[in-house]
Amino acid sequence: MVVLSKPSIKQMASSYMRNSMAAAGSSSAAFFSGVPLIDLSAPDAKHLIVKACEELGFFKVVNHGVPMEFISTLESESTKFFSLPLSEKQRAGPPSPFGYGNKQIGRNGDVGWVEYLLLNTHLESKSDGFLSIFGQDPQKLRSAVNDYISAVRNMACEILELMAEGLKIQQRNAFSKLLMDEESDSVFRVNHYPPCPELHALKGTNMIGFGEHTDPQIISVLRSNNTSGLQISLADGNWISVPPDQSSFFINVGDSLQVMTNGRFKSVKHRVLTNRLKSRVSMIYFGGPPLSEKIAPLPSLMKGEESLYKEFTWFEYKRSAYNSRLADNRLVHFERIAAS
Ligand SMILES: C=C1C[C@]23C[C@@]1(O)CC[C@H]2[C@@]12CC[C@H](O)[C@@](C)(C(=O)O1)[C@H]2[C@@H]3C(=O)O
Ligand SMILES: O=C(O)CCC(=O)C(=O)O
Ligand SMILES: [Fe+2]
Repeated sequence: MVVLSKPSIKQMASSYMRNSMAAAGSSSAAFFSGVPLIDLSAPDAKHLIVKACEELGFFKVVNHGVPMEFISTLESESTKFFSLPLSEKQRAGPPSPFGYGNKQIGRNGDVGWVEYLLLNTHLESKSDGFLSIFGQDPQKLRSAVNDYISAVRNMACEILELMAEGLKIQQRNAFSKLLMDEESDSVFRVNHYPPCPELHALKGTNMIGFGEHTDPQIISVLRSNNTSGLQISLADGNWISVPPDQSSFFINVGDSLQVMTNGRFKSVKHRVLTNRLKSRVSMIYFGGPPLSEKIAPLPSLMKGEESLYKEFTWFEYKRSAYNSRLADNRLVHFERIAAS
């Protein structure tokens, strides 16, 4: 078992309380059987995707075409990395913005029972620091990440194109072209949540692995091992537990897609609770636009309505997002006040 060093369990528990990060006694949330299931090869996939994005902002995908071999190689290479002594992992950190992080999430005081790798998706570029992050022998992890990201990006683009079709947008690649752009500001993250029986015993409840938030980008593609922990928030504010499924992917609508659809699609609030006994490993591709891209509702989706949002670029949104706390509503600063 990988033991996360310092601070101690007790310090963590009180830090969680200070940061209001204890899981509000919701460890009993039952598994939700209502996660929309999309078979990407089915003829009605586009309509089901649109429905899921409108109702929940979240769905599960099967028949996704990502080779299982890419998934398992990346999982085992990541597990190897997280099994290294902390001092070695820390040579790849802190994430500024890319690299290894431990418990601290972002720069604004959020903590979770998690260690992670945050990576640039442009692995070919010299500036991503991959070599400096991983020292002398980054090759296997690097090529596992490369293979995985390109397959997952293709799947994300297929989903975005089905979405565009389902929304009857003329330009089928209206969303996907942003992820395919050479300048696309996409991010990749591998999270490792060690089991923590002591914390559970101490607090009598699940603790927060990754606090509640929405993802700022367009679309997030999440895959985890078979350990539970992911929860999503329903429109009524209730948290529901998503049954893990290691051979499928889970898709989140991000804030930018909510804006591009003028609020028709919902950016889903989610979080991860710790598991008492098992490690959770998740890999998430966050598909984002180029920094200079204007994020605004697509004209064909407006049908005479006003935009709910002020104009902004992804650079402006990202700068504001990275100055916020995890649980903040980041879009609120960009909402247009309706004229009365
Ligand atoms: C607290 C933070 C971590 C985060 C940047 C932020 O200031 C607010 C958004 C967070 C988030 C959530 C989704 C992704 O995991 C992430 C990489 C992102 O783009 O926005 C994280 C950021 C992070 O961990 O740096
Ligand atoms: O680890 C997970 O399952 C989800 C993590 C997450 O939401 C994130 O990294 O943004
Ligand atoms: Fe997230």
